[in-house]
Amino acid sequence: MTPLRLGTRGSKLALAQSGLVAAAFTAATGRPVELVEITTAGDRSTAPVAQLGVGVFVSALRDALVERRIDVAVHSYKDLPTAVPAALHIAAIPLREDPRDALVARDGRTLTDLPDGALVGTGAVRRIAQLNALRLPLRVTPIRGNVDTRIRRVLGPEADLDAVVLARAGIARLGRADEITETLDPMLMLPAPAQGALAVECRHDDHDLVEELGALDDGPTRAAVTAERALLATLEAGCSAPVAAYAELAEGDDGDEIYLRGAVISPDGERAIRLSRTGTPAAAAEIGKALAAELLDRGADTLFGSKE
Ligand SMILES: NCc1[nH]cc(CCC(=O)O)c1CC(=O)O
Repeated sequence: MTPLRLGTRGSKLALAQSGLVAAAFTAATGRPVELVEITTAGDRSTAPVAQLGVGVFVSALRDALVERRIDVAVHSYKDLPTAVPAALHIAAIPLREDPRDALVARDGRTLTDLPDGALVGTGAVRRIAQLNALRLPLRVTPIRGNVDTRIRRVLGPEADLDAVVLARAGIARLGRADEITETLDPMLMLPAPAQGALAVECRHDDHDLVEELGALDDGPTRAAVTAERALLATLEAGCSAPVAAYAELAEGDDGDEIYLRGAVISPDGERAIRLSRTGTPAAAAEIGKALAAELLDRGADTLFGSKE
């Protein structure tokens, strides 16, 4: 059987994620998978991600798909721009990891027992804004780099930070979950839309593959991600805006129910709009759109700052 060519970024996290998808695909179909490493503009640059713009980690993989150098690409879903190119299709959204953010702090500390003036590093405006909104006596500083680099700044021999905040999923996929000192409650730190989820993408007209990849799809994850991403798309906020969204599925009296929370926070943490909405998984996209419309009604667009 000809192996499936699976395109991946070369970072440790991307390789871990692609390896998971490759193993699941071979288990489901019996077909072998060949990993094809693709270098993206985002990997080559050291500029802050917010300056690089939308989808910088994604476009090289998508080009490779369209040019048929690979058959399938695995992305961190939260890094995808909200528009999917017409030629491509997200054929599977596998069961997601814990979507919450996590703290890695020295001396096993949690957010509330860090000392006054502690220096906390994090990369995303969404996290900076929510940390500032907590009104803790912390100094929040922007950082970048891969997961290992960020953790080294707290636990390494030349540590210069007291703590970092990262996606729990990324730390867990690198096998370092035991270094997390606090998994942050979404009441304190609402995750990014689709955090912890993977997008498995192929060409739209590759009908047999679309069908095969369907075996990797997880229905509840797809419903949650659909609601969160519909919220983001409706806000048209750009990938570096301080927008958070988290959908949880629970069993209600009349079947499953989605509970979607959304928040938009000014980067200084001074102003925040937080709202929630419930509905059925079948209406996931409508729930996201409706919650975004409510956020906009309350002035969410005045908190974004400049659009990307
Ligand atoms: N923006 C970078 C990025 N993209 C996906 C993850 C982690 C895994 C995930 O959220 O699925 C990370 C690192 C982080 O935010 O800490």
